[in-house]
Amino acid sequence: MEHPLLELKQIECRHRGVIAVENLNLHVNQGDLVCLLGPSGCGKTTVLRAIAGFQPVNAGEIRLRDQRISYPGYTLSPEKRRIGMVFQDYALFPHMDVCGNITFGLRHLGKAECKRIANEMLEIVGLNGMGDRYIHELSGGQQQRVALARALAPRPELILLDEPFSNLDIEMRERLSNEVRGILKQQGITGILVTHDQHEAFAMGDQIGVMSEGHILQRDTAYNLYHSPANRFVADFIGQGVFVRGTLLSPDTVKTPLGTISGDRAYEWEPGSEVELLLRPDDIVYDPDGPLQASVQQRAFKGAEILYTLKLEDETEVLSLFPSHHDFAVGDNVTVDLALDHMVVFPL
Ligand SMILES: Nc1ncnc2c1ncn2[C@@H]1O[C@H](COP(=O)(O)OP(=O)(O)OP(=O)(O)O)[C@@H](O)[C@H]1O
Repeated sequence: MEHPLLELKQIECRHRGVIAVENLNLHVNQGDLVCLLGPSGCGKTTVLRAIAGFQPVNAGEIRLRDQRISYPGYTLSPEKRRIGMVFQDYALFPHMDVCGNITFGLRHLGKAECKRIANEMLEIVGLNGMGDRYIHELSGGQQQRVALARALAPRPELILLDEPFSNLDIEMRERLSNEVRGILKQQGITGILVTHDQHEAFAMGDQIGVMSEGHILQRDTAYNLYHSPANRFVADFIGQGVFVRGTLLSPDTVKTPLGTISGDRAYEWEPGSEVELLLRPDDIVYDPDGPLQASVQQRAFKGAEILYTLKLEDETEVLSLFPSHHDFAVGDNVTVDLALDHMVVFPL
């Protein structure tokens, strides 16, 4: 089996005695991009700071390659870890030009070598010819590229990105996260990204660890987190959807107000158990001959699609994505059908 580049084994971190991260395991293989995604305060930054060496661990250990870099009572200093960091606020020096910023940590290599490395990094991040600009002469997206170039310049084994795009507008955020993913993949650099924005996590991560209250609840691909959430928190946090109540008739069949639904999974609870069924907006489709009558309660235009909140005849509210040319107003009656790929059910 491949040996992970980075391994966190049952780490615990405290701030002033209060536990922020508990019993957390994470392994990251060479070349992987892993995202930690979770609501504010769940401990994402604390994990990243522990990996970087700014935060000690109170229990467990962190290994980078075969070296133990953190364990209780020992924290290898950040500059000895060969780990690069990119922060939300860029943390660039305003009194230095772009080249100076990129090679700040490499000045011992001499002027000519610094210039060569800076030019190489500028090429990688797509800022050719901007080496002598000052930071205030760059856009937010360009500044974040400089921050990335600075983190890449010492050729780290691992790069940590803490909400790196959150100061940028949505369009730029999406573009840059795709670009940064491309750069890291092309350079074969392993990365860990922390974010509370699932779209950023979806765009960047090969795998995403969903965190809550100091724990990783599920680590999986974006597809599996959306379609096979392991628990109610992940189901709620990832994507949109509603839960409707139902009764389990057999391991793969649930009776709901929308009808009796059979799926591709077996659940082990007793027949007759009360359950909740997850319905994503893409599970309910527009169908002029569909069996379910609904009235439009709300609509949100998304461009190619419209997200409708629909009330079914029995008062159950569901969300549904219609292609944009099916344009209905609040109060209109529509007919829909179920198109469930995966039946996701939780106990009540
Ligand atoms: N220096 C500190 N002193 C005391 N408590 C702290 C400190 N830093 C973080 N905490 C607490 O630890 C918990 C985890 O914080 P952390 O910053 O890791 O969360 P986060 O998921 O990164 O949140 P955000 O997305 O808001 O940055 C929070 O309850 C926070 O209040």
